[in-house]
Amino acid sequence: NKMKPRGPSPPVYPGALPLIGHAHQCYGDSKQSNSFYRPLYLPLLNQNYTLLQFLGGLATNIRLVLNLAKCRILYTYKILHFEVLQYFIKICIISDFWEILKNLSHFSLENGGVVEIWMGPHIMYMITDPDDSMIVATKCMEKPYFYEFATEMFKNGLITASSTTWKTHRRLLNPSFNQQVMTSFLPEFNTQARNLVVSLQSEVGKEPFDIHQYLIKQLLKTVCQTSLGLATEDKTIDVEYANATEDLFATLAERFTRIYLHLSYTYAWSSLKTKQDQLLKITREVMNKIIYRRKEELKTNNKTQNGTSAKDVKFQPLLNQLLELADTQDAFTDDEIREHVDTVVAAAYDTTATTITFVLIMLGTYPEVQNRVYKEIQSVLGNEDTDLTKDNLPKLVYLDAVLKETLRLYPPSPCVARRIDSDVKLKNYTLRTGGTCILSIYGMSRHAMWGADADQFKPERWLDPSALPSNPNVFCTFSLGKRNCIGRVYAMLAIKTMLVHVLRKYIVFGDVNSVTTQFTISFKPATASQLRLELRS
Ligand code: HEM
Repeated sequence: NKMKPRGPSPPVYPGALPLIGHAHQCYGDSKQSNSFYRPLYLPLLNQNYTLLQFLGGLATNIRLVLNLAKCRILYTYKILHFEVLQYFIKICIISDFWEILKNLSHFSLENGGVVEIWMGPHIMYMITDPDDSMIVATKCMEKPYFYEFATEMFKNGLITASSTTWKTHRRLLNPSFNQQVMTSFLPEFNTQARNLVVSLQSEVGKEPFDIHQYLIKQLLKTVCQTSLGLATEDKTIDVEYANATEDLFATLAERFTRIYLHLSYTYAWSSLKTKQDQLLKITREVMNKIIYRRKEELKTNNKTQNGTSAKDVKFQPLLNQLLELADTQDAFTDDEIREHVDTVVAAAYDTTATTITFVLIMLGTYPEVQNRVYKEIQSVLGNEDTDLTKDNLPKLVYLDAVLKETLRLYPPSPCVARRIDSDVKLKNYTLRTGGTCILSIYGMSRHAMWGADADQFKPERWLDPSALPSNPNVFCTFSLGKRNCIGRVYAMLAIKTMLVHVLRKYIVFGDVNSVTTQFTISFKPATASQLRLELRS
């Protein structure tokens, strides 16, 4: 009876092999749990596992392997469909994670919006139904084990914090990201956008080049500036910090794709961990220095009216706001302040840089859309090289539509995940405790609710609200529920400001069909030369 499959024979999805043992539809609201599939592999991934438990886990795993072997003989039951050895060898390196993720998202879309994936004995759910996604995003506040790879970097930062810490800290941080604070960043966004225009000058009239690298550098500077509020001449955040931050992202991505490094034991002995420690030392030293100096400045009241040491800064940087909260409400320790700033910097610069890259690629591909955006900018801001202000922002309606359409088709975080700590009842299924749930933002962006042209780039769809899907959860680029993106307003303002300045000065040429994409820990273009630039006459 133990070998009895749940529901009718599940259709095997070949695209998911060999990483995924088996992906199939969820059948009905069955809570029946098959003891044969207890998640034996999962405890091994738990970072808090002791050596004894690890050995115990190994023993159980051996039992599992034997069971799997038995299972192959009983193939007619169609319980499991992968070669045991192949599984253990091939999953060690995920070669094309993005392809797997896309395939599974489409599989989910075609099969009712909720599918089960058995990674060995561990159950993962891929959800593309917007209502079910919202239920999970609201009920499950804990992140699954792979977020812990970033814990060393961000600890109590919002992305990796446990739900208890997250609740308190998010409440304290929310006001620092409100519309008023964000619009006070606009002059800084304009300054940084002008710097970007100048740095791009050297590419004008040349062969296609890697604009994404320019944007990464510029957005990192912008985010550091608004988070830390350094004076223009201050060089504390320099190339070394920027490179170390980028390299830290790369180490995260590498660990993610090498499954044998998911185990804290193997990772602790790896050269990747040594590299990560060295990089963390660099970024921590830089950040600690800034925090210490700012604390001293605030203490001795050696500050300007706006509370920063930088004479030319007209906004209240995040760091000052956090120090104030620590001072007045005893809200954070120094380490927590650094973890929040590090998290915000990391969450902000890569996502915004990638979005601008894709908007420019789309505009390069569709010259008529680019012309329309340019005309709108001219009509709103005039021919002068003026700053973008909070008053003319709402008038850039078409630019807003282009941006949203790009975010829909190229979401910088194509999926988010949650740990299922207790059974979750969805519209038609129940997700079982112990599993991991992946909410596919990529999948929901291509849901049938968007219409038959869901795959196409059509900014116009955003101009007619009645033509948009009636379910607002289906546009979830910034995630869903309470643990959604805190920097949404920041992102929209920064991106629009950069685009306005770049498009006023340059015409971009590109072809989205020649650009491939990749996703490890972040989503980005895989093609190195994405665009060509010409000066606007
Ligand atoms: C186009 C740009 C952006 C996109 C698409 C985006 C998307 C997302 C998504 C999908 C999440 C949920 C992550 C998860 O649950 O694993 C998230 C969280 C977060 N984002 Fe963004 N983001 C963007 C820009 C920004 C910016 C500019 C900032 C900061 C200024 C920021 C700060 C954060 C933070 C701190 C979190 C964690 C929130 C929490 O758990 O309470 N993001 N973002």
